[in-house]
Amino acid sequence: MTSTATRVLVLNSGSSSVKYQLLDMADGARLAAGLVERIGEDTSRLAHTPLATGGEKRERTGRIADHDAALKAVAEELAADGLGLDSPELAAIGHRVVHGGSKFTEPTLITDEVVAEIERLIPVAPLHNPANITGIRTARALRPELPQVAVFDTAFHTTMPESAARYAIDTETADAHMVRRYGFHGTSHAYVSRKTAELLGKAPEEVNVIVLHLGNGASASAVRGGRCVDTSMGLTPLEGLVMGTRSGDLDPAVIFHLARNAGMSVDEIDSLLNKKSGLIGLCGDNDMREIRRRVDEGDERARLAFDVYVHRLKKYIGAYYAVLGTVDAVAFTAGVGENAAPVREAAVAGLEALGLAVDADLNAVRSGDARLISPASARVAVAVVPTDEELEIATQTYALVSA
Ligand SMILES: Nc1ncnc2c1ncn2[C@@H]1O[C@H](COP(=O)(O)OP(=O)(O)O)[C@@H](O)[C@H]1O
Ligand SMILES: CC(=O)OP(=O)(O)O
Ligand SMILES: [Mg+2]
Repeated sequence: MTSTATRVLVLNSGSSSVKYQLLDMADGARLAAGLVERIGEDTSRLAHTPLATGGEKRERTGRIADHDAALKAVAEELAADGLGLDSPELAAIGHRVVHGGSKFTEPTLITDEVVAEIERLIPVAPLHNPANITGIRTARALRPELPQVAVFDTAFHTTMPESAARYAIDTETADAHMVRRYGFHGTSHAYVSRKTAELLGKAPEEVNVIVLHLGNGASASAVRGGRCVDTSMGLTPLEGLVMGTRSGDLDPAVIFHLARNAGMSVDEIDSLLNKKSGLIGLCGDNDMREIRRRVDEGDERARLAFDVYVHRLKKYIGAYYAVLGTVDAVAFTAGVGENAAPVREAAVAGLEALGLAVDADLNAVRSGDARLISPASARVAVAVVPTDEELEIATQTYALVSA
């Protein structure tokens, strides 16, 4: 690698979308960012923002058949700005990989063996890993000699003790089928817990933090001295908090009941719990903005959806408080956590005995900066800490290839 190669392209390939950012790690500048959505449909859309040139956002609409075509379109958009994948300034490509199982505890340079291992994990991540693998294959085909790095959602959680990671089921069955808690959104939990320590003026080793990542997918984690000790997502990103379209926790017997008595197949139940549950299942909307608008108009179903969402969140705050023993901060992050003041207020309401409170004026502030929203007198800090998974992936990727 030459000393001029300081740029990292970050690819986050989802089941029907690809999000990307090009960053220059010499100064942290964001040179380009974009999104391809509805891949495989007739209404695919690519939106590309050439941040380096300050140019207008460009859009392409119309069918983009698959992830391979999507990445090629992204490469063309970057090339049009003089930032193509053939640029000598590109140091590496960093890929978000959702499931790294127990094997991948750190960012990993991608080889054929690594791709095979990520493929082996498809049974425990059927919605996510196939898209990640396609992203990796296409990017490697476009720039075969360029270092490419996999950054795993699960990696930050591999420090969990066995008591938190084990499900209480037959050990042989669990081990034979890789059944255990892995946890996801790890780059966000790592980044946000570190930034929260910074906000408190402390080193990560000195603080215990509960991180609440509330996006479309949502997860909580308990972080002791910079290391994850528990997290709410499990074998897959279905467990834990109520999400936009996912149920989160429920009695596993709900599945047997629906299979035996509602005549539903396993695939139908999978789709019900992952795509038609959570907020959308409860009230028909998964966007918290729309739900709050309906609540303010007196809509009962939206109110109940909001209350179920907040109740679950509060239970996890209490649970992780108990797991940690002492808590220095509770940090809200991702789309809902960063923007929905009513969610933050309701989640912490009534927890004064735990030293938790939100100051109404501070909570109402809208800002892109990390900030405290608890009163100065509070024993436990409550914070809003914007996440930046792309920056974290780029940082970890660059650290590996420039070492
Ligand atoms: N101003 C806002 N008020 C309330 N919720 C918001 C606001 N802006 C975004 N959100 C919520 O954030 C969610 C998306 O979060 P995000 O972290 O971008 O998700 P993901 O990366 O998982 O797709 C949206 O579904 C929406 O409910
Ligand atoms: C793992 C996961 O839930 O990811 P996302 O929030 O991007 O759906
Ligand atoms: Mg996100």
